[in-house]
Amino acid sequence: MSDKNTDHASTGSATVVAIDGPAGSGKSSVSRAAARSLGFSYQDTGAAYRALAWTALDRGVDTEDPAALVAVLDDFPYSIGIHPDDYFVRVGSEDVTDAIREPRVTAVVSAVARVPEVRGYLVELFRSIIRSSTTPGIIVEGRDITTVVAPDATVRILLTATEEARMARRSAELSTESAAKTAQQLSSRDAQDSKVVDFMNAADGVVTIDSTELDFDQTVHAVVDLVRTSD
Ligand SMILES: Nc1ncnc2c1ncn2[C@@H]1O[C@H](COP(=O)(O)OP(=O)(O)OP(=O)(O)O)[C@@H](O)[C@H]1O
Ligand SMILES: Nc1ccn([C@@H]2O[C@H](COP(=O)(O)O)[C@@H](O)[C@H]2O)c(=O)n1
Repeated sequence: MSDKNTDHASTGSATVVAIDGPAGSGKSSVSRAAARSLGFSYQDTGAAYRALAWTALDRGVDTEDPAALVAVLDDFPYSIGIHPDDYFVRVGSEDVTDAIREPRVTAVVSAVARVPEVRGYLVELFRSIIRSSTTPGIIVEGRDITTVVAPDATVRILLTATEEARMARRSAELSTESAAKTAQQLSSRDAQDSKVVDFMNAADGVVTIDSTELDFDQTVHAVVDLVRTSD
């Protein structure tokens, strides 16, 4: 039998909690709160795809041109805060924490994320960030964490909720866009992303947490309990 805490060839020896799920399922907010509660670090991997999309737009690069996107990686000084109380995203000295959430970035991020060379580069970057963590554990969330980035993670979770619940939560937090437009964007991003990675179905050994009928705190507790019982 493999030792859960030593069998992590690609990601080091800390406890790794891998969380995947569709847009608006609560991956980042739930992961951050659970990390805080556990004394763990937290890595938002979608931020890197967004930061690369932001960089491409900033440099006038055509986000539909895979070769041009790959060339952006030659000068992509990305950094992210992995402490749950000190979250930031930077490209060089520029703080892009808020800018990467702008609709113009969200609109093109799936095109950036479907380029295989981009994915390969970022997967290695995510693993090196996991290895750099100095806390007893790290929660890593995204779309392919349970299957590609950290398939040997200590705990692997598919965090999901019905599309209706996810749309309602997303609409509630945005005042500048109509609920209908928000819903349409969420659904079309999931459709594009799921052509590249399957984050709608749990892979073998992955535990599904469906938060449709749970409130935020209950969802965080479900994650924390799962991690504590895996010890
Ligand atoms: N169980 C829950 N009950 C109610 N609201 C929730 C729950 N889980 C998350 N939320 C809320 O849903 C919204 C979307 O969550 P969050 O941004 O964490 O999702 P995400 O999966 O990271 O989305 P994306 O992939 O689009 O970045 C947030 O406002 C969050 O507070
Ligand atoms: N592991 C991941 C994480 C994200 N993506 C792509 O990035 C986009 C933004 O992610 P958010 O979690 O910030 O919404 C997402 O739509 C995917 O295109 C990915 O491919 N793999």
